[in-house]
Parts: sequence; C-alpha cells; structure tokens
Amino acid sequence: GPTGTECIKVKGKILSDAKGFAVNVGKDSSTLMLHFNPRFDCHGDVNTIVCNSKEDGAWGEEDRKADFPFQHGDKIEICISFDATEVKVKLPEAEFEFPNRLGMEKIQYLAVEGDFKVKAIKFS
Ligand SMILES: C=CCO[C@@H]1O[C@H](CO)[C@@H](O[C@@H]2O[C@H](CO)[C@H](O)[C@H](OCc3cn(-c4n[nH]c(N)n4)nn3)[C@H]2O)[C@H](O)[C@H]1NC(C)=O
Repeated sequence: GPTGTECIKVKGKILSDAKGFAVNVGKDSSTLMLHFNPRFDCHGDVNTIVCNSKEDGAWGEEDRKADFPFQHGDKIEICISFDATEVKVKLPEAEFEFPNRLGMEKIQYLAVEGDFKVKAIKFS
C-alpha cells in the first residue's frame, strides 16, 4: 500500500542442491507483476537473479540483477512490497527493485516454484 510498510513475507529454505526457484506475484499465473527467479544453475544462467513480468501469458523483457545474495541451503525471508510504479523485494542484506509494468494495484496470486521449501507466507 501507499505507506509501503505492508509486505508479503515468504519464509522458507533453499534446497541444498537447488538449481533455481521462483516467487511469482500478480493476478494469476498468466498475469504476473513479478517473477522473481534466482538461478543457481539453470536456463544457462549461473548465480543470477532473473526478474520478469508476464502479461496474458507472454513474458516481458528480462531484468538480470547484479547481486546474488543466496546460497544453497539458506533459510531466507523475502519481503515483497509494491506501489503504482515499482515492486520491491527485500532480503535481510539486499533489496531489488522492478518496475510495476502492468500498473497492478493489488496482488491476488502468489506462487513459489522450484527448489524452495516454503515454511510460512504472511501478508502484513
Ligand atoms: C538464450 C535463449 C533464449 O533466452 C532464454 O529464453 C528462455 C525461455 O524463455 C528464458 O527462460 C525462461 O525465463 C522466464 C523469465 O523470463 C522464466 O524464468 C521461465 O521459466 C518459467 C518457469 C519455471 N518454472 C519452474 N521451475 N521449476 C518448477 N517447478 N517450475 N515454472 N515456470 C524460463 O524458462 C531464459 O531466461 C532466456 N535466457 C536469456 C539469456 O535471455
């Protein structure tokens, strides 16, 4: 929301042999505000976070981040917040921004895929 204090918290553990995982938030599986996809070694990427949006089932332009603050087996808490212009993904030691390309005003869909064991999800 406008105060930016609200966030969607995803808590869990990265598998010890993780190739990659993704946190998807948006309207539904075909319309994503953010596909946050840390890749340890998959789709030709090594230790790279790929972010993207999806509109009516079509991927947008990929945005590869410079930092990769993840290690195999890590227990992490990802905090996702957004406003009309951007989505923020906060970790304890890192923060990533991605444009709210679709101008989405609310998130009604969240899915975690890949080599990540979800422990808790909290909407605060
Ligand atoms: C160099 C060849 C052409 O470019 C490549 O094209 C691939 C296909 O579009 C890109 O990979 C997709 O990138 C998307 C984001 O832009 C998604 O990450 C997509 O995977 C979606 C996905 C993964 N999973 C999934 N993983 N594990 C499980 N359980 N589910 N479910 N949906 C990936 O298959 C890949 O990121 C892209 N690479 C580059 C460097 O552009």
